[in-house]
Amino acid sequence: MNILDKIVRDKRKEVDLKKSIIPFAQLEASVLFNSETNSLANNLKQSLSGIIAEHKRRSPSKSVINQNLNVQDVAIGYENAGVSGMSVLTDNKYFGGSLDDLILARASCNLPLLRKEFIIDTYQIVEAKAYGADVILLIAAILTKEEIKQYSELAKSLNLDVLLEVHNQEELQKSIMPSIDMLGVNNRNLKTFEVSLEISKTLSQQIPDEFIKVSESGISSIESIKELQPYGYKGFLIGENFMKTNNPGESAKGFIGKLNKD
Ligand SMILES: O=C(O)c1ccccc1NCC(=O)[C@H](O)[C@H](O)COP(=O)(O)O
Repeated sequence: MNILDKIVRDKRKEVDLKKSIIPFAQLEASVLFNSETNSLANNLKQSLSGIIAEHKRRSPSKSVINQNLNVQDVAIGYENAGVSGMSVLTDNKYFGGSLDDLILARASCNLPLLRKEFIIDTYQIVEAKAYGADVILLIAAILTKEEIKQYSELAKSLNLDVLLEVHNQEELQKSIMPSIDMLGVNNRNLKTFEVSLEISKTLSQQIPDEFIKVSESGISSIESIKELQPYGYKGFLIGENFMKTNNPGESAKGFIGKLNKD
Protein backbone atom coordinates (compact mmCIF):
# COMPACT_ATOMS: atom_id res chain seq x y z
CA MET A 1 0.00 0.00 0.00
CA ASN A 2 1.53 3.40 -0.99
CA ILE A 3 1.28 6.52 1.18
CA LEU A 4 -1.65 7.96 -0.78
CA ASP A 5 -3.63 4.74 -0.30
CA LYS A 6 -2.87 4.86 3.44
CA ILE A 7 -3.92 8.52 3.72
CA VAL A 8 -7.20 7.80 1.90
CA ARG A 9 -7.89 4.69 4.01
CA ASP A 10 -7.44 6.73 7.21
CA LYS A 11 -9.40 9.67 5.82
CA ARG A 12 -12.44 7.47 5.18
CA LYS A 13 -12.39 6.33 8.81
CA GLU A 14 -11.94 9.92 10.01
CA VAL A 15 -14.89 11.22 7.95
CA ASP A 16 -17.13 8.36 9.10
CA LEU A 17 -16.29 9.19 12.71
CA LYS A 18 -16.98 12.89 12.17
CA LYS A 19 -20.35 12.11 10.59
CA SER A 20 -21.30 10.07 13.63
CA ILE A 21 -20.50 13.05 15.88
CA ILE A 22 -21.87 15.91 13.75
CA PRO A 23 -24.31 14.56 11.14
CA PHE A 24 -24.18 16.06 7.66
CA ALA A 25 -27.53 17.89 8.03
CA GLN A 26 -26.32 19.58 11.22
CA LEU A 27 -23.07 20.65 9.59
CA GLU A 28 -24.93 21.96 6.55
CA ALA A 29 -27.24 24.00 8.77
CA SER A 30 -24.22 25.81 10.21
CA VAL A 31 -23.01 27.06 6.85
CA LEU A 32 -23.74 30.46 5.35
CA PHE A 33 -24.09 29.25 1.77
CA ASN A 34 -23.90 32.64 0.11
CA SER A 35 -21.22 34.14 2.29
CA GLU A 36 -18.62 35.98 0.28
CA THR A 37 -15.57 34.24 -1.08
CA ASN A 38 -12.18 35.80 -1.54
CA SER A 39 -11.28 34.30 -4.88
CA LEU A 40 -7.79 32.86 -5.32
CA ALA A 41 -8.49 32.44 -9.05
CA ASN A 42 -9.15 36.19 -9.37
CA ASN A 43 -5.96 37.04 -7.48
CA LEU A 44 -3.93 34.80 -9.77
CA LYS A 45 -5.56 36.32 -12.89
CA GLN A 46 -4.57 39.77 -11.68
CA SER A 47 -0.93 38.69 -11.67
CA LEU A 48 -0.12 39.60 -8.10
CA SER A 49 2.90 37.66 -6.85
CA GLY A 50 1.26 34.33 -7.78
CA ILE A 51 2.71 32.76 -4.66
CA ILE A 52 0.37 30.49 -2.69
CA ALA A 53 2.21 30.04 0.60
CA GLU A 54 1.47 26.97 2.68
CA HIS A 55 1.21 26.27 6.39
CA LYS A 56 2.79 22.81 6.72
CA ARG A 57 4.19 21.45 10.01
CA ARG A 58 5.32 18.08 8.76
CA SER A 59 4.89 15.78 5.78
CA PRO A 60 5.26 12.14 4.85
CA SER A 61 8.23 12.97 2.59
CA LYS A 62 10.13 15.29 4.94
CA SER A 63 8.93 14.31 8.40
CA VAL A 64 9.07 17.36 10.72
CA ILE A 65 9.39 20.73 8.93
CA ASN A 66 8.49 23.17 11.72
CA GLN A 67 6.42 22.51 14.84
CA ASN A 68 7.35 25.75 16.63
CA LEU A 69 5.18 28.32 14.90
CA ASN A 70 1.65 29.44 15.42
CA VAL A 71 -0.62 29.64 12.44
CA GLN A 72 -1.84 33.17 13.21
CA ASP A 73 1.70 34.58 12.98
CA VAL A 74 2.30 32.64 9.79
CA ALA A 75 -0.95 33.93 8.21
CA ILE A 76 -0.20 37.55 9.17
CA GLY A 77 3.37 37.19 7.89
CA TYR A 78 2.23 35.73 4.56
CA GLU A 79 -0.33 38.52 4.10
CA ASN A 80 2.31 41.20 4.81
CA ALA A 81 4.64 39.49 2.35
CA GLY A 82 2.16 39.99 -0.52
CA VAL A 83 1.31 36.37 -1.30
CA SER A 84 -1.72 35.73 -3.56
CA GLY A 85 -3.22 33.14 -1.24
CA MET A 86 -2.51 30.82 1.66
CA SER A 87 -2.81 27.06 1.78
CA VAL A 88 -3.63 25.47 5.14
CA LEU A 89 -3.07 21.75 5.58
CA THR A 90 -5.88 20.38 7.72
CA ASP A 91 -4.86 16.71 7.84
CA ASN A 92 -3.62 15.85 11.30
CA LYS A 93 -2.17 12.36 11.13
CA TYR A 94 0.31 12.91 8.29
CA PHE A 95 0.78 16.71 8.26
CA GLY A 96 0.08 17.84 11.83
CA GLY A 97 -2.64 20.24 10.69
CA SER A 98 -6.27 20.73 11.76
CA LEU A 99 -9.47 22.59 11.03
CA ASP A 100 -8.54 24.82 13.98
CA ASP A 101 -5.56 25.99 11.90
CA LEU A 102 -7.96 26.98 9.14
CA ILE A 103 -10.26 28.94 11.41
CA LEU A 104 -7.31 30.67 13.13
CA ALA A 105 -5.85 31.61 9.75
CA ARG A 106 -9.29 32.93 8.73
CA ALA A 107 -9.43 35.08 11.84
CA SER A 108 -5.92 36.47 11.22
CA CYS A 109 -5.85 37.49 7.57
CA ASN A 110 -7.93 38.39 4.53
CA LEU A 111 -6.06 36.20 2.09
CA PRO A 112 -7.89 33.64 -0.02
CA LEU A 113 -7.54 30.42 2.00
CA LEU A 114 -7.14 26.98 0.45
CA ARG A 115 -8.22 24.04 2.55
CA LYS A 116 -5.42 21.59 1.73
CA GLU A 117 -7.00 18.24 2.40
CA PHE A 118 -7.54 14.80 0.92
CA ILE A 119 -11.18 15.24 -0.04
CA ILE A 120 -13.04 11.97 -0.53
CA ASP A 121 -16.52 12.99 0.66
CA THR A 122 -18.94 15.92 0.22
CA TYR A 123 -18.88 16.31 4.02
CA GLN A 124 -15.35 17.76 3.86
CA ILE A 125 -16.42 20.37 1.30
CA VAL A 126 -19.23 21.71 3.48
CA GLU A 127 -16.79 21.59 6.40
CA ALA A 128 -14.27 23.67 4.39
CA LYS A 129 -16.94 26.34 3.91
CA ALA A 130 -17.97 26.23 7.57
CA TYR A 131 -14.36 26.78 8.70
CA GLY A 132 -13.71 29.78 6.46
CA ALA A 133 -12.02 28.37 3.35
CA ASP A 134 -12.32 30.12 -0.02
CA VAL A 135 -10.87 27.30 -2.09
CA ILE A 136 -10.85 23.51 -1.95
CA LEU A 137 -8.32 21.10 -3.39
CA LEU A 138 -9.48 18.05 -5.32
CA ILE A 139 -6.83 15.43 -6.08
CA ALA A 140 -7.54 13.57 -9.33
CA ALA A 141 -5.44 10.57 -8.26
CA ILE A 142 -7.93 9.66 -5.52
CA LEU A 143 -11.22 10.54 -7.27
CA THR A 144 -13.27 9.23 -10.18
CA LYS A 145 -14.41 11.57 -12.94
CA GLU A 146 -17.96 11.46 -11.53
CA GLU A 147 -16.70 12.40 -8.04
CA ILE A 148 -14.67 15.29 -9.47
CA LYS A 149 -17.82 16.56 -11.18
CA GLN A 150 -20.08 16.11 -8.13
CA TYR A 151 -17.58 17.62 -5.66
CA SER A 152 -16.57 20.56 -7.84
CA GLU A 153 -20.20 21.43 -8.59
CA LEU A 154 -21.04 21.31 -4.88
CA ALA A 155 -18.06 23.59 -4.17
CA LYS A 156 -19.19 26.08 -6.81
CA SER A 157 -22.71 26.10 -5.31
CA LEU A 158 -21.07 27.11 -2.00
CA ASN A 159 -19.13 29.94 -3.71
CA LEU A 160 -15.84 28.10 -3.28
CA ASP A 161 -13.06 28.11 -5.88
CA VAL A 162 -11.81 24.70 -7.00
CA LEU A 163 -8.16 23.79 -7.49
CA LEU A 164 -7.90 20.40 -9.19
CA GLU A 165 -4.56 18.64 -8.81
CA VAL A 166 -3.07 16.29 -11.38
CA HIS A 167 0.25 14.55 -11.84
CA ASN A 168 -0.09 12.87 -15.25
CA GLN A 169 -1.96 12.97 -18.55
CA GLU A 170 -4.57 10.40 -17.58
CA GLU A 171 -5.53 12.39 -14.46
CA LEU A 172 -5.65 15.60 -16.51
CA GLN A 173 -7.95 14.11 -19.13
CA LYS A 174 -10.61 13.07 -16.62
CA SER A 175 -10.45 16.44 -14.84
CA ILE A 176 -11.24 18.96 -17.54
CA MET A 177 -14.71 20.32 -16.82
CA PRO A 178 -16.29 23.77 -16.41
CA SER A 179 -16.67 23.53 -12.61
CA ILE A 180 -12.87 23.62 -12.18
CA ASP A 181 -11.23 27.06 -11.76
CA MET A 182 -7.56 26.20 -11.46
CA LEU A 183 -5.53 23.23 -12.62
CA GLY A 184 -2.64 22.40 -10.35
CA VAL A 185 0.20 20.22 -11.55
CA ASN A 186 1.90 18.52 -8.63
CA ASN A 187 5.62 18.15 -9.28
CA ARG A 188 5.74 15.59 -6.47
CA ASN A 189 4.66 12.05 -7.22
CA LEU A 190 2.50 11.43 -4.15
CA LYS A 191 3.18 7.69 -4.35
CA THR A 192 6.99 7.79 -4.61
CA PHE A 193 7.79 11.39 -3.42
CA GLU A 194 9.96 11.97 -6.47
CA VAL A 195 9.91 15.70 -7.40
CA SER A 196 10.52 17.18 -10.85
CA LEU A 197 9.50 20.53 -12.36
CA GLU A 198 9.52 18.75 -15.73
CA ILE A 199 6.05 17.39 -14.85
CA SER A 200 4.66 20.96 -14.85
CA LYS A 201 6.42 21.78 -18.09
CA THR A 202 5.27 18.64 -19.90
CA LEU A 203 1.63 18.78 -18.81
CA SER A 204 1.24 22.52 -19.41
CA GLN A 205 0.70 22.10 -23.16
CA GLN A 206 -2.34 19.91 -22.53
CA ILE A 207 -4.11 22.30 -20.15
CA PRO A 208 -6.72 24.36 -22.01
CA ASP A 209 -6.21 28.15 -21.80
CA GLU A 210 -9.41 28.81 -19.86
CA PHE A 211 -7.93 27.19 -16.74
CA ILE A 212 -5.51 29.03 -14.49
CA LYS A 213 -2.36 26.95 -14.18
CA VAL A 214 -0.74 26.37 -10.81
CA SER A 215 2.55 24.55 -10.28
CA GLU A 216 2.79 22.74 -6.92
CA SER A 217 5.60 21.33 -4.77
CA GLY A 218 9.36 21.34 -4.82
CA ILE A 219 9.64 25.06 -5.66
CA SER A 220 12.44 26.74 -3.73
CA SER A 221 14.01 29.33 -6.02
CA ILE A 222 13.16 32.36 -8.14
CA GLU A 223 14.84 30.54 -11.04
CA SER A 224 12.23 27.75 -10.83
CA ILE A 225 9.43 30.29 -11.11
CA LYS A 226 11.09 32.06 -14.02
CA GLU A 227 11.48 28.66 -15.68
CA LEU A 228 7.76 27.85 -15.23
CA GLN A 229 6.23 31.22 -16.18
CA PRO A 230 6.81 30.79 -19.95
CA TYR A 231 4.72 27.60 -19.74
CA GLY A 232 1.73 29.69 -18.66
CA TYR A 233 1.86 29.14 -14.88
CA LYS A 234 0.28 31.95 -12.85
CA GLY A 235 0.27 30.28 -9.43
CA PHE A 236 3.09 28.63 -7.47
CA LEU A 237 2.33 26.62 -4.34
CA ILE A 238 5.24 26.71 -1.90
CA GLY A 239 5.31 24.99 1.48
CA GLU A 240 8.55 23.65 2.87
CA ASN A 241 10.80 26.41 1.50
CA PHE A 242 9.05 29.01 3.72
CA MET A 243 7.96 26.78 6.59
CA LYS A 244 11.44 25.41 7.34
CA THR A 245 12.57 28.90 8.41
CA ASN A 246 11.97 30.60 11.78
CA ASN A 247 9.84 33.26 10.11
CA PRO A 248 7.92 32.00 7.05
CA GLY A 249 6.35 35.46 6.47
CA GLU A 250 9.75 37.18 6.29
CA SER A 251 11.06 34.38 4.12
CA ALA A 252 8.10 34.80 1.71
CA LYS A 253 8.60 38.58 1.74
CA GLY A 254 12.26 38.27 0.74
CA PHE A 255 11.33 35.74 -1.95
CA ILE A 256 8.60 37.94 -3.46
CA GLY A 257 10.82 41.05 -3.27
CA LYS A 258 13.46 39.21 -5.31
CA LEU A 259 10.86 37.84 -7.71
CA ASN A 260 9.51 41.33 -8.42
CA LYS A 261 13.01 42.77 -8.90
CA ASP A 262 14.37 40.14 -11.33
O1 LIG B 1 4.56 16.85 0.96
C1 LIG B 1 4.44 15.62 1.01
O2 LIG B 1 5.34 14.86 1.46
C2 LIG B 1 3.18 14.94 0.57
C3 LIG B 1 3.09 13.55 0.64
C4 LIG B 1 1.93 12.91 0.27
C5 LIG B 1 0.84 13.62 -0.16
C6 LIG B 1 0.91 15.02 -0.24
C7 LIG B 1 2.07 15.68 0.11
N1 LIG B 1 2.17 17.05 0.09
C8 LIG B 1 1.09 17.92 -0.18
C9 LIG B 1 1.48 19.00 -1.12
O3 LIG B 1 0.94 19.04 -2.18
C10 LIG B 1 2.54 19.98 -0.72
O4 LIG B 1 2.44 20.25 0.64
C11 LIG B 1 2.51 21.32 -1.45
O5 LIG B 1 2.42 21.17 -2.82
C12 LIG B 1 3.79 22.13 -1.10
O6 LIG B 1 4.93 21.36 -1.42
P1 LIG B 1 6.39 21.81 -0.96
O7 LIG B 1 6.62 23.23 -1.41
O8 LIG B 1 7.32 20.87 -1.63
O9 LIG B 1 6.42 21.70 0.52
